Amino acid sequence: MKRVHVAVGIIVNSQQQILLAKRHGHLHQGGKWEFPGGKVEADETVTQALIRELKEEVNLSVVSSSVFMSISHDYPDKQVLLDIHLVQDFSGEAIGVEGQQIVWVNQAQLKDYEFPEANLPILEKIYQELG
Ligand SMILES: Nc1nc2c([nH]c(=O)n2[C@H]2C[C@H](O)[C@@H](COP(=O)(O)OP(=O)(O)OP(=O)(O)O)O2)c(=O)[nH]1
Ligand SMILES: [Mg+2]
Repeated sequence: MKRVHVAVGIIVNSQQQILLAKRHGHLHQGGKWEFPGGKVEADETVTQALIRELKEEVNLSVVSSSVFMSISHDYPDKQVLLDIHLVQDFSGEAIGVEGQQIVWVNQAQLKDYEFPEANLPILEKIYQELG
């Protein structure tokens, strides 16, 4: 099985809230909350994919980002490589462009949301570093 390469953004606003989006029910890991992002295409860098996906999915224009962490995870039905960037420098107003629910949450509220299993190390690192 080919590993799917995904660019993911931990988007943090000036009030230190983090943007979450709900995956549509029919998708892989549907119904769970995610950090916005999507597949890196063949001719793209992770940063280019992140910029494109965040505009397409949540209407935000990334100005700069920094590497947060990478996670390789095997779901029973899919293998993913998540390249996660921290995005604190962006412009625009967040919108669920694809009709998905979005929410800005405080770090303390993250525990109330259900994430894909691959995201557990991300949440641990957020608690350590951004808390
Ligand atoms: N965006 C994102 N994807 C995640 C997270 N955690 C996690 O396991 N994934 C997985 C779910 C999917 O298998 C994959 C993302 O692929 P996707 O289908 O959303 O990709 P995409 O946005 O390019 O969508 P598409 O247009 O190709 O359908 O990564 C996360 O926090 N954010
Ligand atoms: Mg996506």
